[in-house]
Amino acid sequence: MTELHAPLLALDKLTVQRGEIPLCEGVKLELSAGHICHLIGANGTGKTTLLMQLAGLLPVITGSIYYQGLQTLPIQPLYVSHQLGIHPSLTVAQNLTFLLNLYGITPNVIDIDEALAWVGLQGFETISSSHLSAGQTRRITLARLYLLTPPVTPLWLLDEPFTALDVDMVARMETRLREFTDAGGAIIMTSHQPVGVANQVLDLSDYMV
Ligand SMILES: Nc1ncnc2c1ncn2[C@@H]1O[C@H](COP(=O)(O)OP(=O)(O)OP(=O)(O)O)[C@@H](O)[C@H]1O
Repeated sequence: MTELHAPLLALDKLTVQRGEIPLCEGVKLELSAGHICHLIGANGTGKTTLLMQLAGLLPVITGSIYYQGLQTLPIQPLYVSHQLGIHPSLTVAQNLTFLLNLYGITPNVIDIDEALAWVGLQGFETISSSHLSAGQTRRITLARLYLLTPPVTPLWLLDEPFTALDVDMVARMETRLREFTDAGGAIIMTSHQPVGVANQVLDLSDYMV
């Protein structure tokens, strides 16, 4: 059972830590449905480390993470790493299908076509992913955002999602982020550029050890 009125995500005196090394201490945050939190801080502060802790990929040593009021994971957060996770030997459509399968979605051809068109990759479905530019490769990882909704994954953890994207694609992404949070989702994301749609900021520099 989740706590009905609890924020989607809450951090209480969390230590951001990689291995033996604490990077930030006492981190606090409450992120409710409808909010986009811009996670900021200088290079090496621990932004990626925090997102990995939130995704369950690195352990929490001190402090607590609550998801809908619970310290277990009642929801499946989406984690989009800045290390892309695209398999070069698969086609564009196969990579996108794999990324959606991880969230229990089996996309049909129309879903794949629409999602790839949204990121400007129409016509690339059967191309080997090894033949794409850095920005095009990133677009495959972002195409899944077109098909993921709050009932599937209410919390998006996005690590530098705008890197290598052109201005038009950043604008399209920002629209999609707002649609997702308007539908009841919440997002915490890093970016070294301003994020116009963010309505909350967490500055890890305030908590550095
Ligand atoms: N794979 C790793 N193994 C050990 N230490 C690491 C590893 N990756 C990063 N670190 C260290 O952890 C610290 C925090 O790194 P992290 O990537 O979380 O910072 P960041 O705030 O996301 O930085 P950036 O803005 O450069 O992306 C850094 O001091 C870095 O040296």
